[in-house]
Amino acid sequence: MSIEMELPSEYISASNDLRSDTFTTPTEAMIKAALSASVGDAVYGEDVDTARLEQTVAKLAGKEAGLFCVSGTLSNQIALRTHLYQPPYSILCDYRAHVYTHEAAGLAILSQAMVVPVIPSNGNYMTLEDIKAHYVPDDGDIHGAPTKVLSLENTLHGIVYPLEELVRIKAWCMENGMKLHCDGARIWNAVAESNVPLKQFGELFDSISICLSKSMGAPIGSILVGNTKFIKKANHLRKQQGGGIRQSGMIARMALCNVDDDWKSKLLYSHSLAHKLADFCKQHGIPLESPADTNFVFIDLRAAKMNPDVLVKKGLKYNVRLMGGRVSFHYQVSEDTLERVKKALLESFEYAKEHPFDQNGPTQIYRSESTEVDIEGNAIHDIKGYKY
Ligand SMILES: Cc1ncc(COP(=O)(O)O)c(C=O)c1O
Ligand SMILES: C[C@H](O)[C@H](N)C(=O)O
Repeated sequence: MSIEMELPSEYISASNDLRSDTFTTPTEAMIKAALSASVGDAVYGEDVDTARLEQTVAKLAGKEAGLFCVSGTLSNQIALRTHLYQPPYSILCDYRAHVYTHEAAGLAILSQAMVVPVIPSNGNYMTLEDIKAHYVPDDGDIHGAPTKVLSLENTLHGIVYPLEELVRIKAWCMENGMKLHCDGARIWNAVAESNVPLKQFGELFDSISICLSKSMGAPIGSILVGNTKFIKKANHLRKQQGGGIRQSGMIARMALCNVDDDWKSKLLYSHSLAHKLADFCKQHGIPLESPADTNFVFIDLRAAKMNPDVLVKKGLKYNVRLMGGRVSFHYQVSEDTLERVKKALLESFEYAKEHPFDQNGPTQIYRSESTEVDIEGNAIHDIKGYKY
């Protein structure tokens, strides 16, 4: 049975999709590369292209081994579980961390871990002082769940974590028997923007989840990197959680296309678009939640009293797809889309002056564009049905 999908063009190209850098579409080169991929069973370690991808990324990160995971969530969850031994224990992270806010309580359920979410005192990233003020020491106090792993993100909310702060944190972790994991969903963006080699970040972390399916443009996958013993155990937990993949050579080859490509230029192009939008916001007094170091511009909807649903609909008016206050750029976004999202943003900002919106409850930076109600309060179930 063939299903004819009559999708409007905007659903096929990612050139106007600013909801996330996960929306890039595979290129013809990737699809052609998949046609000549190896076809071994990767659960038995018999797929050449999968092994090549794992080793290539591990080497770039200066780590002994890598493990191909179908998602960043799986990669993060098995990494953190692998670092943990005897409960009760806790994991300390930023209050916005994906492992805490967007992995469906995996740490509590899969790792039986308590999470200590920290609001950074500088508003942008945790410093060693923030960590010391919130971690739970393993001092025999039977009331606590000692902190055994710090999970940092780089980039975090689009911010490049300062290397010197990471060095301070790493030294303290080593002195205090703490493991250090990096959610590197956008570590390639951090490398491109800071010119710090991936290997230099890699030296600081016991494990890194390195996504290929975000700004790097692969359709699927992340590589978890660490030492050989760690990856061996992580592989065991990956299988337990249903992450064992059979003939993964095709998707590995698609990912390798991007790792072997001039990815820095692609990422820096997306950062240039974000920087231009951040400058535009500054010119027009539109507040941002955090510095636009890389490919994300986080509009401070609460401060601007902007309704995210109005912003989504104004986006559609200018044929730009948004989810909420985070404007995400990737290498397939056109310069023309940047000009159109500026119009949508400015109109939403002006609209808010006449119709201030008080965001009650948590600010949702990742929102489905087809949820909730439209300006007139009517339920929205079909993005094409938007009235704006
Ligand atoms: C910071 C961060 N970490 C992890 C993930 C999880 O990746 P995935 O969606 O592949 O599970 C995401 C999602 O894009 C993310 O933004
Ligand atoms: C939040 C969502 O899971 C995805 N990580 C994204 O950044 O779009």
